[in-house]
Amino acid sequence: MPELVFFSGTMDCGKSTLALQIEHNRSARGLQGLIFTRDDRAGEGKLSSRLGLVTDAVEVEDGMDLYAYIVDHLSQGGRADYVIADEAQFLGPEQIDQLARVVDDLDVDVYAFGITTDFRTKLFPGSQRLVELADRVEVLQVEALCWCGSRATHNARTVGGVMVVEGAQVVVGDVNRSADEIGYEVLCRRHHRRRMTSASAHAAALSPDVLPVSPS
Ligand SMILES: Nc1ncnc2c1ncn2[C@@H]1O[C@H](COP(=O)(O)OP(=O)(O)O)[C@@H](O)[C@H]1O
Ligand SMILES: Cc1cn([C@H]2C[C@H](O)[C@@H](COP(=O)(O)O)O2)c(=O)[nH]c1=O
Repeated sequence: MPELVFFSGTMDCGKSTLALQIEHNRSARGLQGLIFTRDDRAGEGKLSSRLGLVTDAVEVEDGMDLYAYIVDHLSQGGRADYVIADEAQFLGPEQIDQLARVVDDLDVDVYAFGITTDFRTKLFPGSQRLVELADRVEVLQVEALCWCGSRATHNARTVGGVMVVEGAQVVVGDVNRSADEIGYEVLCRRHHRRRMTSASAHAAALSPDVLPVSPS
């Protein structure tokens, strides 16, 4: 039975790499997929992984009907043996419904990849709809780690190196950015709640609890 599968996790846990591996393995066996993405860091119409791999993809726009796009593609003689949708958190809920319809009405597997929650720990609308509709939600096996060594489960946004909890839900960006840029860091829940990034933990470790007593 064809499935709608949501591969979900934090930033930097290998989602795009897995999407590229699924694409590679299927195309190596003569299958042809349709790849969608939205707002990949590598630019419009690209699906990229931090391991350096990149492939062309269809850039999803607001209001684009993914079901109609695929039906149109098929009716023009194109093939869609499977569908990959990366950065699926940025898709609208109605676009996730369209992907579910692709599975049910066209008998095509759809593999969606995305982060579940934003920097405020709130579900992205697209991810929420995927959790509601997917046949399976798969958590990636490669653990992204918090600076403390625990499994990272949440995404923090940093501005000027400081964790923020207010701002627009969507700001395209990356982990390991310099302190003057808007960036992201993956954290365990404990340290996300305490707003402790690696930089603030490092600063706290350096600041002595007791002021040194100068010799009189
Ligand atoms: N230099 C590197 N050497 C080995 N693995 C790396 C390197 N850089 C990134 N990675 C791996 O790539 C993962 C990020 O992959 P990516 O597909 O870009 O993540 P996501 O799409 O989930 O944000 C990291 O968790 C790490 O395992
Ligand atoms: C937490 C969070 C992330 N984003 C953006 C930042 C990146 O451009 C993508 C995630 O990409 P990845 O391949 O999973 O690393 O999402 C955002 O816009 N808002 C957020 O709250």
